[in-house]
This record gives sequence, structure tokens and C-alpha cells, in this order.
Amino acid sequence: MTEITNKIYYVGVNDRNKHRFEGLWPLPNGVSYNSYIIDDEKVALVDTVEVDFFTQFLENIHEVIGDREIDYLIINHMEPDHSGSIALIKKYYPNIKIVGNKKTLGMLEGFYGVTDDVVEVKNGETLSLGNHELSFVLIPMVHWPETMVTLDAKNKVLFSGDAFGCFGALNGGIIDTEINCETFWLEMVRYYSNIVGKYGIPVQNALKKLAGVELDYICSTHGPVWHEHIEKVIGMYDKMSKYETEPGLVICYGTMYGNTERMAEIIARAASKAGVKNIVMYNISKTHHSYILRDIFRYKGLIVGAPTYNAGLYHEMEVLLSELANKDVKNHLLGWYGSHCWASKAVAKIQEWNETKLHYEPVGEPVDMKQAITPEVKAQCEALGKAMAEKLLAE
Ligand SMILES: Cc1cc2nc3c(=O)[nH]c(=O)nc-3n(C[C@H](O)[C@H](O)[C@H](O)COP(=O)(O)O)c2cc1C
Repeated sequence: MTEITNKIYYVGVNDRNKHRFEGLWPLPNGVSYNSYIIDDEKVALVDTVEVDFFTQFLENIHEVIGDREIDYLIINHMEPDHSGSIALIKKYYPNIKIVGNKKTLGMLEGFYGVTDDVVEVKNGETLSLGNHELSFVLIPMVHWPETMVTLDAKNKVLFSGDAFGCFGALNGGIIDTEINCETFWLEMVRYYSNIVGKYGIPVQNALKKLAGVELDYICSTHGPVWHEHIEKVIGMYDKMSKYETEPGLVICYGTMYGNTERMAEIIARAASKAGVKNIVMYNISKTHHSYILRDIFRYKGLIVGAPTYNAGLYHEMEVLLSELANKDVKNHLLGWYGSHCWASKAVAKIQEWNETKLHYEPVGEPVDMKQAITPEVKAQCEALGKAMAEKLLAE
């Protein structure tokens, strides 16, 4: 049994079995579904867990409250990895009251057919459990319409839903003070950039709503409970939601026979010689796009290159660019290049993506290689790498 502080207990579970979160995002280190019990005159459960883990979840709850009833289930977020156990919780605790905002309750009915014993709360409303007074703050579109956070102001605890969460199962330690958190930072960026990244403005609005609130613990629904790193995680969210980047360069390319890849090597070498130290390179057909997006979120410079394919753009590049456009990732410098054998299309297509959707600041001259690298193409690639480096270093 893990008490976080003042009768607030962790009752979450770990998933080291699932390959892809939401069917999309690889989970090399697993993921946790966090849930919390507040053991007071009235007992409240904050969020549930993915239904596959219900047996373990129930055991965790019993360990804290024994045979006592749960009075309230507070739902901060309706995504099924947190709401999936609601129907079963209602079976085991038939007198439980479900607390959510108007949008939550609509989803509760739609997903699980639950309409009875619900308590609708509005932004700023409170619920007393005895010694714990909870207040509810609606933070719509971080990252669903119904998302809210629950604050225990007296104990300085924020139950933040998915906000401040990250991939990675909890391997024994639950509170960040018990954990070497190094492995979690990049996973927090990957979680944010891929899942929340589109919603920078709602995240900024949420941070404003919470500004000035004193916090000792942030209890999110994935990853460690934040205690000593609160300032850092709030700072990370602030920076990411403003699309602030570090000086650095992501070079990603598609390739079939290796020529477009060789162009990337020349570009990278030139950028490095011109002084850029943070350079990451990805073959977009090999590395899952979630890692590439993570690094695009981190670094200001981006150079993409791909072959022409069936009179269009190599489709993994088409997918990556459409992901960037869909997530509305802002504030980048873009260089691009391509290759073809008989009729060029890739370079024009990438330019079209930028002009119609991405709107990044173009850097350098696009290079278009026919069949193989010539001394002229090599010089053009070097010029592109150098132009990007100069722009990055000038900023
Ligand atoms: C299935 C397929 C379709 C292709 N379609 C075109 C095309 O429409 N126009 C063209 O000029 N080259 C086309 N190519 C040739 C490649 O774009 C060209 O060889 C490119 O330089 C390959 O880059 P890489 O060496 O990095 O794989 C095609 C190649 C393949 C395998």
C-alpha cells in the first residue's frame, strides 16, 4: 500500500504487455494506469484503470479500504484506459456516485450506458469528503473536451488526469523521489508531442487556470507521481505548449536503395562542420514516427528528404508530413530535398506540404537528385546543411 500524503493512496496498475498504446504508440518500457483513493469520512476514488487490470485494481483498493464502501468515483478523463473499469466498479460498489462535468456525463452514458447515481460538477465547484475538500477545474481539450483536474488545495495535491503523464511503467517506485527519473523525461516529451501536442492553446489556458496554485504533489494518470520535479514538469508543459524549441536539427529521410540516405549523411556532416551539435537522424521507414515527432518538438531545425514514388512522394514521408500538419506543430525551420529516376515529384510535393499546411520558414535551396549523387549534388547538399546550421546558430 502506498500513501502519497495525508490519506491519499496510489491504487494504479502497470501494463508491460501492450505493444502499442492507443494502437499507435510503441511502449518499450510499458505504461502505468494510475488511480488514487482518498480515504476520508467519505471515500473517493479518482479515475479508474484499463479494464484488463480490474482484478489487480480491486485488490489494490481492498488493501487500502478493506470492506468499506466507496462513496464517490471522480472522473477527470473519459478515455477508456482510465474509464474502462467504471461499469465493473459500479457492480462491486453499487452505491457509488459518479462525479463528472456535463461532457463527462454525456460520454459516460455513451460509452457505458450509465446515467444513474451521477453528480454533475461545474468549473470551480467543490466536494467535501470530511478533511479533504476537492475542487474541480475544467481544462477542456487537454486533450479531450471533457478533461478536468481535481484539486485538494489543503493538501496541495492535484489529480491531473493525463496532463503531466508519460509513458513507462512504474518499476517499484511511485513517487518521483523514489525513482531515477532520467528515462521518463524523453517519454514525457513523446507522450505530450504525439497525444497532447495539437492542443498547445488549451494547455496554455489550463496552465493559466492553475497558475499560483501551490502544489506538493501532481498525481497524473500515467507515470510517476510528481513531487520533487513539479517545477520541471510544469516548465516542460509550458515550453512544449508554446512550441518552444532548442537549437538542434532533425534530419529524416525515406530511402529504397540508399541514395537519399547518402544525401542525408552529406547534409548532416555539413551541418555538423558548421557547428550544430544536436543532430538526430532517422530513416522514417525504420523508426516509429512517435520518436521522430518527439524530436521535431524538441529541435528547431528540420530537414526532410524522400524519393519520388509512383509520380508522388514516398508514402512514409507523406504520412510523416501529414502527422506534422495534423498536430499543428509550429515554429520550425525547414529544409528539404528529394530524389528521382525519370520524372521528379518528391521535392515539389514536400514544398507543397509546407506551403499549404506546415508553413515553416524555408531554409536553403532544395536539392533534387537524379539517379545518383554527382559532385554537383554533393555540393548542393553541403550548402543545404550549412545554410540550416547558419540559421540555427544565428538564432
Ligand atoms: C516503386 C517505385 C516507384 C518509383 N516511382 C518513380 C517515379 O514515379 N518517378 C521517378 O522519377 N522515379 C521513381 N522511382 C525511382 C526512385 O525515385 C529513385 O530511384 C530514387 O532516387 C530512389 O532513391 P533511393 O536510392 O534513396 O531509394 C520509383 C522507384 C520505385 C521502387
